[in-house]
Amino acid sequence: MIEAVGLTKRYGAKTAVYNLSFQVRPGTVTGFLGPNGSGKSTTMRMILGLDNPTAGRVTIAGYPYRRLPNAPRQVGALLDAKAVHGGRHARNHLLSLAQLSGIPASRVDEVLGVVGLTEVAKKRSKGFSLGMGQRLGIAAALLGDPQVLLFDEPVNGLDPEGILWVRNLMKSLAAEGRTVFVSSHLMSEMALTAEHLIVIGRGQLLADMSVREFIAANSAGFARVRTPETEPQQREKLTSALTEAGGQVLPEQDGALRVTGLPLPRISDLAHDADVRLWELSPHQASLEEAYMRLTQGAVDYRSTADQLGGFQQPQPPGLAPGIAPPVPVPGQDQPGWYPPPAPQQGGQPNPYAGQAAAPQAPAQPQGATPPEHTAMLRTLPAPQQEQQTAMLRKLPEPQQPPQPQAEAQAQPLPQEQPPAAEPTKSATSDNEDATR
Ligand SMILES: Nc1ncnc2c1ncn2[C@@H]1O[C@H](COP(=O)(O)OP(=O)(O)OP(=O)(O)O)[C@@H](O)[C@H]1O
Repeated sequence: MIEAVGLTKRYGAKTAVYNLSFQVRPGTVTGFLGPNGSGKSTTMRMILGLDNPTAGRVTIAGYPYRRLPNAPRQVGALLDAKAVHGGRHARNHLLSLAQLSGIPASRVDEVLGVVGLTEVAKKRSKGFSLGMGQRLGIAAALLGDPQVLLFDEPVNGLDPEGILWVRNLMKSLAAEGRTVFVSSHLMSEMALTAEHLIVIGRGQLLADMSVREFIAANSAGFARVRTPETEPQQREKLTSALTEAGGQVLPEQDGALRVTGLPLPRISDLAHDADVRLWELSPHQASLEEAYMRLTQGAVDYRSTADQLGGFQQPQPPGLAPGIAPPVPVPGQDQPGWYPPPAPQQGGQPNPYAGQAAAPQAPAQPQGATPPEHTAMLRTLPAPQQEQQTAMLRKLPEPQQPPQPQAEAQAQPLPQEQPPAAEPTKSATSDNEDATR
C-alpha cells in the first residue's frame, strides 16, 4: 500500500503539491487524475524518493521509499519512457538495471517477452518509436516482479492494440494483489482500467473514491428519448408534454432528446398520454470524462486562447480581486440538468489557500443547490476527507503562496537527509531539478 499524509512540495514560491493525503490499496487499479501541472508527477516522484517532500510524508508498505528494504524488488515505476540510454540495446538497458538490483538475466528475457519487445531486444533504443519506448519503460518497471507499481501516462504513444494490452496488464497485475497506481489524461481509458480514482487539482485533493461513485457524484443521470424521425411534430408534442411536467429537455445531435428531471416510467406515461410513439427510451449516466471536466473546471491552469474566445472563459467579473480566477463555465452550464458545485465554505475548514484568496469573495452559485447525492457522498467520508472533498468543490485558487505556518506545523516533514538506498526501477533525475527547469 502507498500512503501519503499531508504531502506538500514547494519549489521556491511555487507550491506543486499541498497537504495531500490518500492511500493506494493493493488489488485494484487506482487512477491518478488531474489537469496539466496539477502535481501528479511531483507526487509520484516523492513516492519514489526522487523528490523530498517539503512537509508531510509518503510511505510504501510503511517505509519511505529510500528506507524500503530491497526497494527495486518491491516497487517498479515508469515515469518517463524517454529516460533511457539511447545508445544501448533494449536488452542491455534492462540487463544493467537488473544487475544493479541483483535480478537474474533470465528475468530480462521474460519481461521483454511480456512487453512484446523480444524481436527488437538487440536494437538500440534511440531508434524506438514512442510506443516501443513505453513498452521498454514498462518492462523496466516489471523487472523486479514488484508488489507496487507506478505508471505515469503509460499509454502515451501506444496504438490501440498497445492501449488494450496496457489496460489488460494493469488489471491483471492488480488482480494478482499488487498495488497499481497509474496516471493518465485519457478518461475513456481510465474508465475502463481503474476501479478507484484519486483526483487532484493545483496540488490539492479533489476526489478519492471509486470510479462509479465519482461519476455519480459529479454528474446527473438522464434519459434519452427518440421519436420517429419522419414525424417531427411528435417530437415537439413530446417536448411540450415533458417540459410541462417539469422535465428539462435538450436536443441531442442525432435527433434524440436528452431528458433530465423525470423518471423513465413517468416519461413513458407522458408519451402515452400525448399519443406519441417512442423509438427509444433509455437511462444514461454521464461519462467519466464529463464528470472529470465538471469537477476540475476550476482547477485548470492552461487553456487555449481559442477556448477563451469561444466562451469557455469569462472576463474577470467586477469585484474579483486581481489574480483570482473567476469561476470557469463549462459547456452545458446554462442548460437544464447541469448543477454547480456546492458553494464555498459549506462545512469543513477552508484550506489556507482557499482561505487567503477565494473565501472573501466566494462566487455566488448561479443555479441549483448541492446535488443530494454529492452531499450524501461527503457525509459517508471521514471528517478529514469531507474537508478535502468540500475544499475541492470550491474554486481552487492558484496556490502560489506558501501555506500558513499552522498548516506546516500539522504536517510531519521527513528529515531532508536520508540514507542512500537503491534507485527505483526506472531512470529519472533527482531532487535538484529546480536548476534544470
Ligand atoms: N523541479 C521543479 N521546479 C519548479 N517547478 C516545478 C518542478 N517540478 C514541477 N514543477 C511545477 O509543479 C507543478 C506540478 O507539476 P507536475 O509535473 O507535477 O504536474 P503534472 O500533474 O504531472 O502535469 P502533467 O499532467 O502536465 O504532466 C507545475 O506547475 C510545475 O511547473
